[in-house]
Amino acid sequence: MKKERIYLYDTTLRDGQQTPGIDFSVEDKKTIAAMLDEFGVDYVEGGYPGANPTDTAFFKRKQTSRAKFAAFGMTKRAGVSASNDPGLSVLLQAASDAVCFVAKSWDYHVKVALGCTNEENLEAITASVTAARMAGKEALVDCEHFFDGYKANPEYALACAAAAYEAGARWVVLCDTNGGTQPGEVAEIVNAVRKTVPGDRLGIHAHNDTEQAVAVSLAAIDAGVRHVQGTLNGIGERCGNANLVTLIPTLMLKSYWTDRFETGISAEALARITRLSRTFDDILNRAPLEQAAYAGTSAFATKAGIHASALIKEPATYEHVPPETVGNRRRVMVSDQGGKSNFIAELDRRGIKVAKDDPRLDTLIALVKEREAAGYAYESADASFELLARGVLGTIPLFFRVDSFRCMVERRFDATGQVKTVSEAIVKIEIDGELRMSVAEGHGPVNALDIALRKDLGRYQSEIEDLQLVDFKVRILNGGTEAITRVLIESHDATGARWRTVGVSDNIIDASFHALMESVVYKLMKNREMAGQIAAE
Ligand SMILES: CC(=O)SCCNC(=O)CCNC(=O)[C@H](O)C(C)(C)COP(=O)(O)OP(=O)(O)OC[C@H]1O[C@@H](n2cnc3c(N)ncnc32)[C@H](O)[C@@H]1OP(=O)(O)O
Ligand SMILES: CC(=O)C(=O)O
Repeated sequence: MKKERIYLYDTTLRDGQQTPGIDFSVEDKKTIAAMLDEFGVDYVEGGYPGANPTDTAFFKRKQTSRAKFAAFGMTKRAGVSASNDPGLSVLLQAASDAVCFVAKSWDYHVKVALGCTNEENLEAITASVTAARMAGKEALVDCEHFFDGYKANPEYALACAAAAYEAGARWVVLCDTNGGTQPGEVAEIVNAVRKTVPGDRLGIHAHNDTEQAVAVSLAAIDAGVRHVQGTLNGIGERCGNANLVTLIPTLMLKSYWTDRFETGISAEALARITRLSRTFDDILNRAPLEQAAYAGTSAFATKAGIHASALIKEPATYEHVPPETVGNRRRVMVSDQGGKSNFIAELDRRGIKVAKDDPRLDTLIALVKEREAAGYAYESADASFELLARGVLGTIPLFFRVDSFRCMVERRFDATGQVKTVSEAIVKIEIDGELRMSVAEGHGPVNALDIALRKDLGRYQSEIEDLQLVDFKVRILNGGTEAITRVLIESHDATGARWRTVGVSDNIIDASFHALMESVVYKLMKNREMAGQIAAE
């Protein structure tokens, strides 16, 4: 059976730009457009030329070589001809292959938002599409509020879609603008619209206000549309748009879809989608969502011992698709939910071999469970887990011994009477039988301790010059000032490797010092190629 093609339209740079807190520069837009083009989507919508200087500058030249580059804007205003509408003329002059018009298709909006007659709106759709085609552009029409409009006045919503189609729009895109339409309703309405506009000219643009934008998009495809709009990581107005990072793997890996459809994305590109998703979050300067479908770090992770045991025998037992198909990886984690299988898998990944009947394995598991009950979280602190494991297995050298540390925070008044809070720390360590004492000031007590600890490590000093702390998280585990504190530290070095250590104590300084010290020890192990799998960025 010949498969039907689904066309992918990315609106990250337009609807995504409408996300609260997201504001792309021209350079960001260039980078993202190039990433999408290389990935293989059919259309990249770059923004709204004429609406702001960034988008106008971005549309000075075409930004894609493979994908069609689309400019977005509204249909001409009522009461002026297409040739006299300044907004439309900027759109048509933009360096794009296609123009996507947003058109009203709900009579309520025509009356309230546009303040014109239903007929004037239909004329605006026809005239705008005609003008775009005469300018040599492919025309698309995003029928705003189509589903709400259809429910209120089906004849008028259909008349808008028909006006776009009859004027020659390549795609008539049905939009769930307010994001509340249910997948079943969408399927029913798409089936009705197909009597007027054929499915191979219909598209879907869904918002995520009930967390169903992907489900709505798939329901529309099932009912006959062949064009789908969405964004990277689901960004977009309010709760976002259909997430292409979920939608594309679903369309490409699930036989329910692959038996009937194909996209323009290659299997090799699909295997880069996790990287695409995470690189995009880097550009947005935000942490990737761990539980994101397909691309999240938890998407193929298991803590549960029963799952790990079966997963190691045969991955398909607990995975809906192989992680490699989307460029992600399986993670069998160690925690208080794990059994021997989790631990053997994690130790093996770190190059540490231990037999299932080795009594030291039981000791390690018991220690991890006991420590997790006390507040440690080894699944988030890979380096601390490895140090603990090597300690139990007796394969860790004693690089240095901390004799003592002291830390002081003092509020003083300077000569001008200004109040100033200073932090000082003293750390005493023993290396090769020799005691060394370092004193440091810092922005706060942990910073002072960190500087003092790393000030004089004797013969190891040059080895830790490139060690940097990149993240420091404090979590209070059971409330109140007498609470237990968990400190998680992320470190990296010049090789790009990152590792995480944990400290737990009823004293925040003590917990921090423990995590700092383990970070240094891990770095020394890593320099000797003793440390196992470390995430290289
Ligand atoms: C569903 C969506 O996501 S649609 C995309 C929404 N995105 C954006 O709005 C972002 C970019 N927008 C902008 O920068 C500005 O709104 C501009 C430059 C487009 C227009 O700015 P202004 O001319 O100052 O108008 P303003 O934003 O106040 O109001 C929008 C106008 O467009 C009109 N309009 C809205 N949709 C349409 C349409 N489909 N066809 C014709 N006119 C429309 C409205 O009636 C309103 O007209 P009015 O000023 O006569 O009341
Ligand atoms: C066009 C668009 O973004 C919408 O209707 O939601």
